[in-house]
Amino acid sequence: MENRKILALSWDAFHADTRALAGRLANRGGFSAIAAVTRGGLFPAGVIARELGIRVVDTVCVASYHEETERGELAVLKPPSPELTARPSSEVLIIDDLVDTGATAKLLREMLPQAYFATVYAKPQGLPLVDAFVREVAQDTWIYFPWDTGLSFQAPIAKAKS
Ligand SMILES: O=P(O)(O)OC[C@H]1O[C@H](OP(=O)(O)OP(=O)(O)O)[C@H](O)[C@@H]1O
Ligand code: HPA
Ligand SMILES: [Mg+2]
Repeated sequence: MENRKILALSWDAFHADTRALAGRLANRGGFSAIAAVTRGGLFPAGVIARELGIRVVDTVCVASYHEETERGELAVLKPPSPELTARPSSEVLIIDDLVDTGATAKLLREMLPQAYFATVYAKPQGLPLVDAFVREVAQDTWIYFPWDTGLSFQAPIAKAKS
């Protein structure tokens, strides 16, 4: 954790990356509904729904309980709705912001085994669990998403080092 690098994303960068993902998903085609994985997946899901002209957007609500030093159990607070599970699974697109260890993706795969799983960002450990992503990020890098951050003063690098 000590040497963890940081990737801080602006709204513009996130929007451009999400649009690039939407372009790939448009090439595949055939999706009629989205399952957004809360909460991070809500942000790219809105952009992708807009780009692909999809109006059926469901949520799968997942919470992970953070211990002091590491992440704890994952809990499903709301499973996919019947309107979603009634569809042919090849038409269902699961969207999350990121796959990291793959724990969340594995849980989603168990719930919707045949659905297409896409994330905007992917770290190597979780990468085999997704069908599509746009940007690979190193495992030792922590991504700061724009909805979790704000503008703040940054000390000059030389001063921060002293
Ligand atoms: O591959 P993993 O190791 O499971 O990590 C990826 C998950 O972690 C984050 O969600 P988080 O549980 O932090 O909650 P949030 O979406 O509500 O921010 C992110 O949005 C992914 O869903
Ligand atoms: O790199 C990350 N950034 C934000 N949330 C996360 N949840 C797992 N990995 C990450
Ligand atoms: Mg999440």
